[in-house]
Amino acid sequence: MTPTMIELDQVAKAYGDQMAVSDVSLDIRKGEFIALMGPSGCGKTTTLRMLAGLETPTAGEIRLWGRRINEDTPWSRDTPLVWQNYALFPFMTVRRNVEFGLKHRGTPPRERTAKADEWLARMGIGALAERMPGQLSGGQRQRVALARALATEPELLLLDEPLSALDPHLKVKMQAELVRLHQELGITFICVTHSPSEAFAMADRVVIMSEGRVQQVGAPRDIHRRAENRFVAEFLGGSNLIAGTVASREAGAITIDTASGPLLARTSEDQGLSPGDAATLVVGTDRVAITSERPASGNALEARVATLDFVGASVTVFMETPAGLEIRAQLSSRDLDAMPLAPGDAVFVHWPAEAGYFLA
Ligand SMILES: Nc1ncnc2c1ncn2[C@@H]1O[C@H](COP(=O)(O)OP(=O)(O)OP(=O)(O)O)[C@@H](O)[C@H]1O
Repeated sequence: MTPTMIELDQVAKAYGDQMAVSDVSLDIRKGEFIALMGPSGCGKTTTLRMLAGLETPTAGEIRLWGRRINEDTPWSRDTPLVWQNYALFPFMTVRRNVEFGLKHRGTPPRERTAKADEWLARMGIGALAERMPGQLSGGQRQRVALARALATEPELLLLDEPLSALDPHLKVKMQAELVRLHQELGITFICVTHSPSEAFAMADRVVIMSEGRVQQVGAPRDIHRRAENRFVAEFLGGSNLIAGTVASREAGAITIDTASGPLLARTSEDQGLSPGDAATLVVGTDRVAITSERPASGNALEARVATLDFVGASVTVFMETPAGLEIRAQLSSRDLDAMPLAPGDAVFVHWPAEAGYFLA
C-alpha cells in the first residue's frame, strides 16, 4: 500500500463570518494525482492555499507525513504552486525565472543554469530561454511556470486552474502533458479545477466539493458510474433525475410512479426503498434511446423534442414529456444521421430497467 502523504483532518477556514471551508477530511497518498473540483465559491482554492501555507486553517489539522504543518510558512514547505496567472517575474528572462526557485534553495549558479535549461528543453521551450515573459503566449508562460516549479524537484505540486487560460486545442495538449509528467516524475499532484472534463481526464481521484464540504471522493469511473447525492449528479450533468414514489418492490425490481407514468428499475443499489417512499431515479443521458414508435417493452415515455445541443461529434437532445419532465439523451452525430430530429418532433424515449440507480 502506498503510504499516506497528506492528511486533511476536519479542516475549516473562516473569514470573519464567512466559512470558506467548513469541514474537509481527506487522505492523499504519495504519487497520487488529485483533482479538487466544484462550482465557484465551493472552497477549493482556499483548501489549496491552506495546503500551500498561504492560509492557516481556523480548525482541524493538516499533516504532511504525519507531522502537523498548519502553521508552517510556504517557504518552509516543499510545495511550489503554479497559479493560473503564472506569476512569472516580468523583469527576468525565462531562464532566470526558472533559476529563481533553485537560487532560493541554494543551488550553485552553474548547476542552476544547467537545470533550468534542462527543464525548459523538457517542456519543449528551450528556444525561449532568453525571452521576457511579456513576449510569450499564454501556453508558453504556463510551461515556464511548470518548468520553474518542477526544476526544484518538489514532493508535491499544487496547481490552481492550470489550464484555464488556454484555448481548447492547447488545453487538451497540456492536459496530456500534465498526465505524462505526473507518471514520469512520481510527484504528488493536487490540481484545482471547476471543469469535470479536466478533472476526469487527469486525476487518479476526484474530490467534488460544495459549500466548503466534500461531497464525493473517488476514481473518475466510479463517480461516473454512481453519484452519491443529488448535488454530484447535477454538477456533473450527464444524468436524468426522475422523481417519483415507489409503487411496488419485488425480486430486485422497483416500480416508481412518476408524473409521466410508471418506470421500472432493476438495481442492487436501491437504498432499501419501500412502497410509498419518495425516490429519485438517475439514468445516464448516454443510456437513453429515442425512437419514433413506442417500443414493445421496457421503460418508455412519450416526449417532444425541445432543442438540440451540438458539442463536437456528440449531440444532447433535450426533450419534455407532456407532464413537463425534462429528459435528455446523448447521441452521436451518426445516430442523428440515422434518425434526424428537430424541435417539436414527437418521439418516445426509453432505456433498459438496468440502466438506472436511486439517489440516496
Ligand atoms: N480572503 C477572503 N476573505 C473573505 N472571503 C473569502 C476570502 N477568500 C475566499 N473567500 C470566500 O470563501 C468562499 C470560498 O472561496 P474559494 O476561493 O476557496 O472558492 P473556489 O471554489 O476556489 O471558487 P472559484 O472557482 O470562484 O475560485 C467564497 O464564498 C469566497 O467568497
